[in-house]
Amino acid sequence: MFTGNVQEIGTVVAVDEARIAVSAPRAAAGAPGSICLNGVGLTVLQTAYETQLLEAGLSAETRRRSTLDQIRPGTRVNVETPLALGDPLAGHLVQGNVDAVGKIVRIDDEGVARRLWIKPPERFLPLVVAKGQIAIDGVSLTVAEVSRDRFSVALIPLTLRATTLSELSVGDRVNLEPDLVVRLVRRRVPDLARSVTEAVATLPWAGRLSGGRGVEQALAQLAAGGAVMIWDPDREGEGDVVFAGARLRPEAFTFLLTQVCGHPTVPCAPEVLDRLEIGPVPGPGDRHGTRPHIPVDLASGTGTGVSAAERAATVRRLAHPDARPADFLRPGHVFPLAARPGGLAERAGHTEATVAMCVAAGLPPVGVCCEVMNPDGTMAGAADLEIAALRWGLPLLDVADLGKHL
Ligand SMILES: O=C(CO)[C@H](O)[C@H](O)COP(=O)(O)O
Repeated sequence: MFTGNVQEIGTVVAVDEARIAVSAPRAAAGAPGSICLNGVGLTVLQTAYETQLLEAGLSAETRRRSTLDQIRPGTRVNVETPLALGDPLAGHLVQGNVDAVGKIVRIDDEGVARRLWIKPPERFLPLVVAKGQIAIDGVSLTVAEVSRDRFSVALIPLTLRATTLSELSVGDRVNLEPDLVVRLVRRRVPDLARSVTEAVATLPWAGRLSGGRGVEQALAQLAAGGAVMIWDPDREGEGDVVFAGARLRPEAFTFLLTQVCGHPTVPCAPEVLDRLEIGPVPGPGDRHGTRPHIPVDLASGTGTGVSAAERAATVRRLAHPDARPADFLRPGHVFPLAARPGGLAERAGHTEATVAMCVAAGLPPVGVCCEVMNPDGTMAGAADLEIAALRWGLPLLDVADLGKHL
């Protein structure tokens, strides 16, 4: 038994069908027993204090079920010797049995920390619990977030320094072992997670939707003046609440400002902005290629243009086919964004998703999108979005699904 507390980083010096030799001074100073290399528990055949080498047995089964199938001399590995009774459980109970190999699909630098997004095989995902434990390449970590097909873990500087996880790149494979308790509970009550998922899926309009049917439901919601949540896991890692501009009510704008809490903007088809003579904001633009245009207010308004009623009226006018350039004051308080002419096929942004959904719902190509922000000021991740979608009664779709079905 191990605990996912890496004691040293070893280097593979030789490997063949049946054995692996690793240079690991600390572990090689001990007696033969067992060893955990990158999360794989192996039997130690011999240790040599003088050469600082340890040799462990390797079976075809182990190689097939873990990343040890591609291990080469020179590969650096996380090394942990087994726990003895009374040792501190510095991480969690790790058996050294790899359940699945996952793939790194995204890495976010978060100041001194780093977030890894890992896509495991589908069968493994029910064993991953947000705020539960997981061993990744033998390192005990807390699961930060779980979404439909992936999960994330946050690596603090100490973990980055003491393990090989700092060396991972997008596309690399990692050994995964779920928390022992979760594994046992899920085996005894196999239908618990499934029944919750199935119950949520029976709600016709709220929570995660997918496929052509999901997109249809979202469009119906939009056409009726309701909102849809769009999750963009791969680009911004943020989710936006979207309304159709032509159907926007003042209460909807109040909801965006007081509940959704991000920065409400107004995605428009480029020809709308050309027709209304609303030009781009000068400058190189933001780091995601969003195209902000000069903010506007309704010229016929009487207030500052900031109230929810005034901003909603400005958006509805932007969406009106009879609107003219003189209908708007520049600069104002409503922020138009230009969608790419090629739509989602050209750029999978919330801007293009909003415009594409408005058009598919049979409405003018102008909408509102606003990022979902948590009450503590951080941006909502996948797990936060799923909860918010259920609480607010909104469909939640991936931008990739829209790209496929619109
Ligand atoms: O308003 C924004 C930035 O200012 C938002 O990020 C909004 O989601 C639209 O941007 P994108 O098309 O890049 O997703």
